[in-house]
Amino acid sequence: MSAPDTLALVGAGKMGSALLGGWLAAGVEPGRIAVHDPAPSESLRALAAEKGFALNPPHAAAEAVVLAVKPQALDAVAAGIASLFGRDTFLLSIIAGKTVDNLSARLPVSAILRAMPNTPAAVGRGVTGVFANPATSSDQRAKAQFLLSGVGGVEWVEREALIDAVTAISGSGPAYVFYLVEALAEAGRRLGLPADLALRLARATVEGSGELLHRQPEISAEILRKNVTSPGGTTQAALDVLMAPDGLAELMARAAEAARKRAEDLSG
Ligand SMILES: NC(=O)c1ccc[n+]([C@@H]2O[C@H](COP(=O)([O-])OP(=O)(O)OC[C@H]3O[C@@H](n4cnc5c(N)ncnc54)[C@H](O)[C@@H]3O)[C@@H](O)[C@H]2O)c1
Ligand code: PRO
Repeated sequence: MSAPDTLALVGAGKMGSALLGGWLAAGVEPGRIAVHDPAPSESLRALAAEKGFALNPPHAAAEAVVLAVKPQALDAVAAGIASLFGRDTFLLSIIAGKTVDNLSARLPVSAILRAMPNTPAAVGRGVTGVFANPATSSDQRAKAQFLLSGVGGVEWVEREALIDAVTAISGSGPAYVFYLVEALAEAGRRLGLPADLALRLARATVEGSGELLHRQPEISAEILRKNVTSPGGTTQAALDVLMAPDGLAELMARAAEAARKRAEDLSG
């Protein structure tokens, strides 16, 4: 697996910067990378000075263009980046909702991959779902795999519509987990714990539980749950509430469907 010869990143905010960090960590030569962002952060400027990648150079056609701007910015951005595309360029878009048809209607490119990473990418522990349209070559798919694996695991999907489902589960998923920390802390506060202690307990519980999952990939979440749950004990009492027919599984399914639907709505 190898990096594209030349690489243009359009949009270096939270997710674009995380990808860029992954490429640099994976040993991509900074001289091959051009980053385009009209509002670069201080840390991005400092990184460009330290590593030597080009920040907002004149446009030149690249082998790969990675698009990491907000969906609402796509029309304005697309109007200004046509010159990044040459005959053999492929596009890797991480924009939520925007379909291959949306992208090919706005940009002079036919080989298009849609990827959906998540914010743990910033520490190399993300997971990305990716779809490649039929116009991509196996070499381009391998190069996309290389670019995405710099920030964590990569999972391919065969149908484009499944990218919206990936968005609803792992793309948005970190927010659900962080909200779980907030909700658990709030429950602790209601039980009489000082707010700061409740937050420390909730946060450490999610961190530690995530670490157990990470370090013991052969043990299922179900078994890890059962290991906490003494018959007739405290955990079972709580799970009876969470696992009721109108409990967390139902609520999570409704939340994920709302996210999937929103991704569909953003496609226009
Ligand atoms: N944040 C997430 O959890 C996440 C996860 C997966 C995918 N995404 C997708 O990634 C994309 C970026 O999200 P983000 O959270 O990094 O947003 P962000 O706001 O942090 O970054 C967007 C960047 O685009 C830049 N930008 C605006 N106009 C531009 C232009 N004309 N040319 C180049 N750059 C321009 C902005 O200056 C900013 O740095 C979105 O489409 C989102 O759907 C985000
Ligand atoms: N963040 C983006 C959003 O909220 C896409 C997945 C995570 O739209």
